[in-house]
Amino acid sequence: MSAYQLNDIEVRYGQTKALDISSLELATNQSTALLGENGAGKSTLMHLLAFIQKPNAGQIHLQGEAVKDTLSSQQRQKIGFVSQQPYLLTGSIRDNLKLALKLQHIPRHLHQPFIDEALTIVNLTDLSDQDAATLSGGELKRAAIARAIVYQPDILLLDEPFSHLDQRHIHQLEKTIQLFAQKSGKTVVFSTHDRLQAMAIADNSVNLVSGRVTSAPLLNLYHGHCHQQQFNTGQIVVHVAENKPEARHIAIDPREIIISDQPLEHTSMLNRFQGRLIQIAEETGHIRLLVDCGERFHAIITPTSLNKLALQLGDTVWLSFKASAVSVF
Ligand SMILES: Nc1ncnc2c1ncn2[C@@H]1O[C@H](COP(=O)(O)OP(=O)(O)OP(=O)(O)O)[C@@H](O)[C@H]1O
Repeated sequence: MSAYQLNDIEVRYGQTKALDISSLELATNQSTALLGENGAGKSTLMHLLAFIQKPNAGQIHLQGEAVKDTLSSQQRQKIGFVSQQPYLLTGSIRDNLKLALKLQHIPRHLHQPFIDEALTIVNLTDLSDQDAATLSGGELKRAAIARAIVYQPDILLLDEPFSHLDQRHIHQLEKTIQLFAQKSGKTVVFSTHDRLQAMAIADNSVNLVSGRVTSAPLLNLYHGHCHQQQFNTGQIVVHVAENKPEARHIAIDPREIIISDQPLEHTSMLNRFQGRLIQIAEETGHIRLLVDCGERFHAIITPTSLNKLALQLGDTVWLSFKASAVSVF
């Protein structure tokens, strides 16, 4: 059974369509990362999953059951949600956790062990009696996570949970997410801008672009207009294989981009740009290059290719890719 099944979802704010999702399934026992640029719709989707916002159209099934208007208290107990900018009520962290347990109708004898467990997970046992109003940004975030997990929900929703955390607590939360999702019947959904972090800890990811779910990679994502198989980003013109006048985005898989130190001769690749190499980074056994050609392109090459090309930061390089390597949507 899936944790969520969304169908024909639309969310509008005035004239703006913030979400337009025909179908999305989030499986149980998985951690899913929601990825997307600022304004892509991640928080809006999180709010739908937490049932604190209703879509303008569409249907959401929670653990196989269609949710109509409001959640039953049993269903509410299944979900723990931490918003992007959480707030705690006046009183200590412990008071906040107690209140969450009361609101979720958790039997009183379980309060103490549940609170102790949640505080240990987020490493806040020593601060449990501190007034919530005096917590630092990172402590507040961790306290809010404790409040979401204290009643042991099946589903944990975390909107940008890593912001404000230092390296030690980022690492700790990454572990918490992984351990939570491994427990029987549990599900985690978290949003992040960090694609590498998502790849490292999540079982899968949902890529959002302007409110729509896409399978296109979120690297090399550009916005603009398409006219006669040419996509104009305002900075460069990219040849595409499809004529889609309504399309507003393109994305190019970084592995489809050929890097050379001279313009490639005798190639059928329609897209060729000259640029300056501005970043060289190692990524899971490969090398990721960032090249500024008016738009910034990421390209992935092997360490052997990097050595052969003897590339250095600041070098002028050529990028070539086929029109068919461009996803247009
Ligand atoms: N209450 C609102 N009224 C009007 N527009 C809104 C409202 N909430 C969100 N939006 C718009 O909807 C779109 C999606 O916003 P959302 O907050 O879901 O994006 P996001 O992916 O979470 O962004 P970020 O990474 O910046 O947090 C944006 O264009 C945003 O400006």
